[in-house]
Amino acid sequence: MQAVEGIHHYFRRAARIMDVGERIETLLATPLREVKVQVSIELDTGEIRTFHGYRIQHDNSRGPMKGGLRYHPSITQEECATLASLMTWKTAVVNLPYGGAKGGIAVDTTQLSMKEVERLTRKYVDQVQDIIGPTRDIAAPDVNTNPQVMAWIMDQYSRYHGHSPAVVTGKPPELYGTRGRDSAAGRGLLYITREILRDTGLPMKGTRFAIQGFGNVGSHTAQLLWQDGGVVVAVSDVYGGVYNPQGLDIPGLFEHVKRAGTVTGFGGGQACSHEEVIASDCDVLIPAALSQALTRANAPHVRARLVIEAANGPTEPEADEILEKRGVLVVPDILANAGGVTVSYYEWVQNLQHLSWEEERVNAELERTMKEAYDRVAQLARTRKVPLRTAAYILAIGRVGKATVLRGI
Ligand SMILES: NC(=O)c1ccc[n+]([C@@H]2O[C@H](COP(=O)([O-])OP(=O)(O)OC[C@H]3O[C@@H](n4cnc5c(N)ncnc54)[C@H](O)[C@@H]3O)[C@@H](O)[C@H]2O)c1
Repeated sequence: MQAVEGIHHYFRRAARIMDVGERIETLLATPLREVKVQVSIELDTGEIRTFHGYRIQHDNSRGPMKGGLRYHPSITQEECATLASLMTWKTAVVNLPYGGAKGGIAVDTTQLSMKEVERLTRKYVDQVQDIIGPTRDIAAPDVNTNPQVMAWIMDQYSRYHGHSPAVVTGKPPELYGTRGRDSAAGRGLLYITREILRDTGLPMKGTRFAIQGFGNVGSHTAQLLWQDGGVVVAVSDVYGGVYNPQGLDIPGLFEHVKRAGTVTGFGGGQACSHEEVIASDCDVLIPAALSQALTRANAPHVRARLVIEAANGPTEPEADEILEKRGVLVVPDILANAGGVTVSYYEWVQNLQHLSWEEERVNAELERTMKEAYDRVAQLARTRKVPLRTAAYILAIGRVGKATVLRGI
């Protein structure tokens, strides 16, 4: 099953437990607006190339829509639509006054110069500027887009609508970006991890973590857990993994990655494969790389008691079922990695108020938001006797459904 089908599956399962009825289920599953645009640019060679761009706005009942913009050759309208719905549920779980959106351009940016990526971005904004905006739809970095791309979006949008930093988040710190954005997803995950460990009776000190992926989310997560007393026994990136049952020296690993560009070859542990990281002897497994990392084939080999989903859609529904039957607790992506969008929201709030918060304030607000969301989800899981994932979807669907009905259909 594709990751995008997984999201629909989890949504439908929760909607049916809630008994929302077929009509409301269809209403909530259907995007509000799907826009496909042609983005034509002149390459540095003078040749004209045309790319397809998308912006899918899923739901705005709770506020302006929020979601990433990704540049990837295999992106499709359907994939954007499903990921837009994931943003609706995620922002609702952490109770942000947002709906969900997602967009992208089908392009291989490794084949373009920086100037060409800039032209592409500006042209895309020309095509969607009338449907996005600080009170409509706010984009953010995603796969292969970054703070520089966000700066171009802000600049191009502002040419039409006047100075508008709040039209995108994830901007460079020098241009209305917020403090604390880089580590936000990892830090949010840390706060959730503290809560779930407390509920399962595991102390942070000495708990063994295995982390798949050592990019933005994986590396910050490793560092923060290690600083909190956790023992990181295994990590991996696209090139392979490294394992040390006594715990990896995380500052040493960071030094190594800075030099070598990968976790592989690190002297403080033994080399291991991707699958060995998934099946490693640990208490908590954190998939922080790709969707569909946990499949029906490898789920039976997971030895962790807890899986905390840092990546979006890392667990196939079949794997989810296997883990549940085996008593492995899964903390779902829409709760566990919501720290990223939460701090994006703080950036938007600061932009609208022309303020700049200190990092301590960002982190304190994030901790409060993540804890509150965890408490609500855990409480629902207990009272409804459902897994945390279903509870998170029930919470989100309830909030979105209520807002939809109150506003009037
Ligand atoms: N960055 C955020 O704020 C944020 C927020 C919420 C969710 N997420 C999700 O978290 C995941 C990771 O995002 P990121 O920003 O850290 O991306 P990234 O590109 O910075 O890092 C991805 C990491 O995964 C590794 N990787 C790729 N293929 C792998 C494989 N087969 N096995 C092991 N490792 C592999 C890469 O080497 C890299 O270390 C994505 O699913 C993303 O959607 C990110």
